[in-house]
Amino acid sequence: MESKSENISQTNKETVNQNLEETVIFTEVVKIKGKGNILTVGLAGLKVFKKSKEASAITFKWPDVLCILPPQKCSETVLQYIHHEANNTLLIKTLQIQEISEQCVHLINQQIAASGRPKKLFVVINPFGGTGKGLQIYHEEAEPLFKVAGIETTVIVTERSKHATQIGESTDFSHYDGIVVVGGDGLYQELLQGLTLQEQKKSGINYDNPDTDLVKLNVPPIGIIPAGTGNAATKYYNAGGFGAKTSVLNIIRGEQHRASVFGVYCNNKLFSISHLFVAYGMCADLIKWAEELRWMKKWRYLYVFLGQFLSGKRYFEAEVQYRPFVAGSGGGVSSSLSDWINLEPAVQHCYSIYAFPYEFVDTENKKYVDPFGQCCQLVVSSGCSQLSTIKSMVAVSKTSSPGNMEVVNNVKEFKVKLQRENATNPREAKNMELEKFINIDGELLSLDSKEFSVRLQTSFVPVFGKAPNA
Ligand SMILES: Nc1ncnc2c1ncn2[C@@H]1O[C@H](COP(=O)(O)OP(=O)(O)OP(=O)(O)O)[C@@H](O)[C@H]1O
Repeated sequence: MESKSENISQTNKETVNQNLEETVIFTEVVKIKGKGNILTVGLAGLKVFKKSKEASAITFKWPDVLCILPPQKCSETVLQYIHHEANNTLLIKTLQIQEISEQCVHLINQQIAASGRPKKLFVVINPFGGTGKGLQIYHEEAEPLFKVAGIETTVIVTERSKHATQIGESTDFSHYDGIVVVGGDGLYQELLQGLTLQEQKKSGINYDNPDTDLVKLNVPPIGIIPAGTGNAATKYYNAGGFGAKTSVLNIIRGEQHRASVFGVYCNNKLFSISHLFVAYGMCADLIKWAEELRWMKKWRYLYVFLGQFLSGKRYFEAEVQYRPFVAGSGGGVSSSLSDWINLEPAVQHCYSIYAFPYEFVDTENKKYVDPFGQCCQLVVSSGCSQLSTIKSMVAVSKTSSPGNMEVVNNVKEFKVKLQRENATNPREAKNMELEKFINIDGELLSLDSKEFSVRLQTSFVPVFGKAPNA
């Protein structure tokens, strides 16, 4: 396992020197680089400092202490800890300690075990996601760290498309402390779909009713180890920190949050769950076209992007309505239909509609995307360029504000009602055919009605990760 050795005097104090308001349960003098240091074991973490220099102590909160390894070749005990980079990428670093007592090591191990890290994980691997390296990524990046952290695993490798949905719907996860997905956004979506169905069926509610909230998932937290093509969710859940190691370390740290998702409804049925985005119009056309050109492999995306600009916009007419999030309502909305607000003009002549199930926080001091928020943003493009729409979607993680397009903030729910009934010429007939398709988390699905609604389900699914504003 790769880790970086650290001299205590060189340790980046900004990241490890955290204020530990704590009760000390054990203190002893140890040696670091041959020099005497005081080591204290507390309820909140571990602290090391030179005598009479406690103010400049370095501290490690228990979730960030990976393990303490007994002396091997060089009579030094090795403390492995998780280092947080400024961009929330996580790394492993080590501190070598001499003359530490067995009692102290035992206490450290006890505190690590009680730190809230998962003990048993259920792992689902897609061997064909992205460049087909799911198994390799798991065996090289995750398995050794889970072992060192004392975590047991049950591993399932998917055998076919939608296998993850079946696993999510039929597995009893109550004996696990976490579910790990090794794949991309598609695999995570499939698992989520299955888990949602299992929980709603158990609860007995009419989960097809678009006017009620779904029952929030009472399942162990989910961690995503990126092994797909897009891997966007893992970046949002880990506060921008990216890479397999960061995901694995966030799973081991055990910090949990509840993420929002969309319930997408069509024809009075729960049509799909979406954890990343719902896009209608141009972004569905792009995916449809790319699917037809699979033989071009990755070049199809470049071809489709360029082709889209050259062929111009495909407009559609739709009535768009939304209900705003009302603070203090527990994240819900009134069941009365009177509070739907029409987006003006009443019939939109537009070419793209999209929304992410995330809150866009934009205050004087901070600007970030929060997947654990209470509302979302709805974007409708009509007068602006296609490039502006694509740029605004791609730049979501950078929280750039979409330029010259209709943006509605603070949205809890929206619905789109297509207006065109008949085609008057072959071009319109072709366009009407395309009006069936919707892009949900990068997958193209076919709607079976001219109307669909999208409801934000807040605090819906527990996930391992980090708060974006921490
Ligand atoms: N064993 C399998 N054989 C064939 N297809 C599979 C198998 N396991 C999963 N799949 C399919 O692979 C698809 C893509 O999975 P995944 O999301 O992991 O990777 P990706 O599409 O490359 O990444 P992203 O979704 O982030 O762009 C899913 O839709 C899933 O149905």
